Amino acid sequence: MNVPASDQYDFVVIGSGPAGRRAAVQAAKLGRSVLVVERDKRVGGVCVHTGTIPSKTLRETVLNLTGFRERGFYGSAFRARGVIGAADLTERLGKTLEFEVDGLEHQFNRNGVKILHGAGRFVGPHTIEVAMAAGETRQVTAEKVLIAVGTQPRRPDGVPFNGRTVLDSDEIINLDHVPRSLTVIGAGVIGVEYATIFSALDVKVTLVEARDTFLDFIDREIIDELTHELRDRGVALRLGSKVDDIAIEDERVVVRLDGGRVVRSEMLMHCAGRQVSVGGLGLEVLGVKVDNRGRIAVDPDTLQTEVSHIYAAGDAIGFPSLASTSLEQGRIAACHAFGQRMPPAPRFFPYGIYAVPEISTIGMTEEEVRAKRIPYECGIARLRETSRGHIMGLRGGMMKMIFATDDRRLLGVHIIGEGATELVHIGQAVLNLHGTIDYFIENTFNYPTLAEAYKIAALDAYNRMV
Ligand SMILES: Cc1cc2nc3c(=O)[nH]c(=O)nc-3n(C[C@H](O)[C@H](O)[C@H](O)COP(=O)(O)OP(=O)(O)OC[C@H]3O[C@@H](n4cnc5c(N)ncnc54)[C@H](O)[C@@H]3O)c2cc1C
Ligand SMILES: NC(=O)c1ccc[n+]([C@@H]2O[C@H](COP(=O)([O-])OP(=O)(O)OC[C@H]3O[C@@H](n4cnc5c(N)ncnc54)[C@H](O)[C@@H]3O)[C@@H](O)[C@H]2O)c1
Repeated sequence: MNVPASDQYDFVVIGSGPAGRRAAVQAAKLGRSVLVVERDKRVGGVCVHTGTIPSKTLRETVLNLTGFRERGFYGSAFRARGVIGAADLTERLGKTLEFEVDGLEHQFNRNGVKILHGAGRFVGPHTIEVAMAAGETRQVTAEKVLIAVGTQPRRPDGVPFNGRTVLDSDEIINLDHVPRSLTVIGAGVIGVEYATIFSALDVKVTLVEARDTFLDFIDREIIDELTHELRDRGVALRLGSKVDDIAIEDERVVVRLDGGRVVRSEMLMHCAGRQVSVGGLGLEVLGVKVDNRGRIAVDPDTLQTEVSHIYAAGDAIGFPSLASTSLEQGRIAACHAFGQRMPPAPRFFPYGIYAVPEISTIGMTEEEVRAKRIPYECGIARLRETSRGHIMGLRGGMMKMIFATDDRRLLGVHIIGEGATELVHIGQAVLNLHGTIDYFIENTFNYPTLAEAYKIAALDAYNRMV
């Protein structure tokens, strides 16, 4: 088929999530003609419509409407609003999503990035067929292609999903009522975030995890704090519990765990992993290989697949599967595709887990430092020890810093509590600029701030190092 000149592009990006968006705009800034193919009616991807933004908006809404942040001061019975319904939770979400989509469409327009709504599929190494609404198809060609198709929830057979009481993490954001009790299957980042958000809403939550531990990439001392706080709030943690069966009996969801325990609740959210949306992409015609979860293998420096003009980025390539890193990967891919040299990515990037309380971390955990046999010392600060924390009525929250004792380098910063995802960036700057404990000892910090915890934790470590 002859493709008209108007459908021939320098760069076609499949998927408009963080990876696709950043790549498209970057290529357009380099003067290239760019088309974004998006199968959804709206641009933005999982990040905007079902993942990052909705979950973070829900969290903020819950914390505001419940007055959760004030409970440290006024007691655990404090409520900002007596009754909170599903409509209260979704109202803010609608406004946030509209704002995000508008902003993104505007950014594409400003940069001359074209958008075509439909599912993309390779029909040749440089040709993509887009299946649009009403059965119409269109073929476009590209010198370079980026696959940024992201993931979707894994929905195992045997789980009686019904969109009402047994939901996946895409469906939970469109609740028609707030349940009195919720079982969350899978204590990954998604499970922990939603379990703790619903618990802050006074929903009785049971969190079930097949393994004996959870969030293994986080420093264990931080997880111990989280576990303690969750138990204190009445969240039932069922670790080391494999699910034998999930059934709906008398309008209740009944989960039978191996070992004989039974968990009953009004609602269940299943979030035990995600699957890359590679189905129907036609990768087999190109020879691009994927693993059992659909993850595409790429060169980590250039993000090229085995077929050198085809790139992949974001959740489609697996770890770390974050919106933040997907954005950067999109830019790296576009720059490489069009000959723009990029410095190597910094070694460390932060993780933000928007649980209640939030967790953020950068660098090595104490477990990793020990495994590498690096001589080290730790410093701890409790957020309530800072004047700001005291004013805010914080009861929980801590910062842990790890330093190498031989060259005084900062090795890792691990924070749990209010503001953790913002605070971590100070540690990130020092870590990636190869700074030492002296930065924290010598510099003056605003007072009163939570950032003062850096000073306190560094002094704590320093006193033991001297
Ligand atoms: C509940 C949840 C909470 C999260 N919270 C955070 C967080 O707080 N911080 C963080 O950094 N990350 C978070 N993430 C992860 C983050 O959302 C993802 O890492 C990020 O969205 C991945 O971006 P992406 O560009 O790879 O693709 P996605 O955002 O997944 O977008 C892919 C797009 O490709 C489209 N597509 C798929 N196949 C085709 C096709 N054949 N043709 C055309 N279009 C196609 C899809 O419709 C979709 O719009 C969260 C994820 C979830 C699920
Ligand atoms: N704040 C953030 O950055 C953020 C937030 C949410 C999601 N994400 C990203 O989304 C991705 C997906 O997250 P996720 O939590 O769905 O997946 P995950 O794969 O990280 O975690 C799934 C968890 O479910 C457990 N599990 C699997 N099968 C089970 C079963 N039958 N019974 C009980 N437990 C079971 C696994 O052991 C694991 O702990 C992650 O890679 C994460 O990076 C990031």
